Amino acid sequence: MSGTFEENLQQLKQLFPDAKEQNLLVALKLSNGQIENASNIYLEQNERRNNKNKNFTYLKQPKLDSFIKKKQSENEDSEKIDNYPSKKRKFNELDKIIANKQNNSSSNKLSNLQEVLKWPLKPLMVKKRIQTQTLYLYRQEDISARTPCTLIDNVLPKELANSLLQIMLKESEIFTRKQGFLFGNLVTSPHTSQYYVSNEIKTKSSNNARCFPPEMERAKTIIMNIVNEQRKKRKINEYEVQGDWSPNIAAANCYANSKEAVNWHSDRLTHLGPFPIIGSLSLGVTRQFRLRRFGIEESNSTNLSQKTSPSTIYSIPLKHNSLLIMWPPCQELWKHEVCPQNSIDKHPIAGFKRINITFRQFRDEYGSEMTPICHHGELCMLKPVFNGRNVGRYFYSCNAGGPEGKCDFFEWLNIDKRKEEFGKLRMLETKDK
Ligand SMILES: O=C(O)CCC(=O)C(=O)O
Ligand SMILES: [Fe+2]
Repeated sequence: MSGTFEENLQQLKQLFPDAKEQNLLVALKLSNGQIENASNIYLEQNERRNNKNKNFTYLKQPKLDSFIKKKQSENEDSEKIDNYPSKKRKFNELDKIIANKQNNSSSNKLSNLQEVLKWPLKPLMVKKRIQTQTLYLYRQEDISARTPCTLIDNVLPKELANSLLQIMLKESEIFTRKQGFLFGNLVTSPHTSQYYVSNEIKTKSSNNARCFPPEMERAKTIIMNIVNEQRKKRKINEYEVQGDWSPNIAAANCYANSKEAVNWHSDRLTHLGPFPIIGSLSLGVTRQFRLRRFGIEESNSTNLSQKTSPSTIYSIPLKHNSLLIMWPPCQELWKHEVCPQNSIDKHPIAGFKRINITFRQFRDEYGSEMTPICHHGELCMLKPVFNGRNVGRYFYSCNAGGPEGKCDFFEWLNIDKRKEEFGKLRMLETKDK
């Protein structure tokens, strides 16, 4: 894993030679000494420092991925104008990181930013430079028009929102940080979280899930009714939940201060199945929720590069007692994050904390008994195909990577066959009773 704090600081300094040491120090502290996260935080904060005077819409200096790509294109320029060897070696390694990311995304042996400093030799060319812009969306109609989301303010009765916030602040004392592998490093989530299950599925759930407190149950019913009412006006895909959407699990997150965050991701589909609906309730401090399109809609798209380019980031301020409904295909074609911020307004009950509760429907058809197991005995993850000719399909692969860090398990999801198999299993179970 990574070196000491001091070593990591030195590496960051080499990576950002023009940065003020104080800024790098802060970024490293906020990321608990993780270089990868510290680089992201530094870039994010630097961008904000640079954009201090610009409002609403501005061209964004993108985060880590784009930073690497920018370095790449600078490299191409620099090759024309100067041949300064150390600079070149550094850029070549940045190329390697991009290539590793593209070729080897399932392996946990990916390069990491520390390897930037080891100066390997082989150059690889990546041509395209993607510029991103951030568009702040405040009005509900703009959010619905530009993103696969609906925002509803003041969704719960005021007293219920406040008492649920108070209960969750108390609950958050036992929330934990998730850990996982990123670029071969063990990373810890920059916020705390906890899973909850409604009473009806408590028996099927894992031991560490907690039951919905009564206020969460009340909030769930209100949110469920709103979503189902809205859903009547929408086209329902044949593979999403049929009939009413009925959330039975919730992931609760706590962001203790302005720097706690969640990085770009889409929510796991393994137990939700294709085209999930996610109802995301915000309580406490207002934070920016950002969305970015990654995938393309149809497999026969003519201009892939243009459609896949994640060029616009939509930023939505999520206020206390607001509901953001993420409609399909938000988890298939988009990613979202809650970014660290320089300043936030204190909330009268929560102080600088934000609580988020995402209500989801666990579908029995996608329960553990229906989920393939990889060659190493791990439960596989269900993932959508983002682009290429198989866009719109889903597959299972191993997330853990197996004992050697490599597992090549792969299985397409056949949704119709799954329905059939699940129907048969249910019939057998009722016969046995
Ligand atoms: O805090 C939020 O608004 C988003 C949380 C989230 O994306 C998640 O729990 O998957
Ligand atoms: Fe999420």
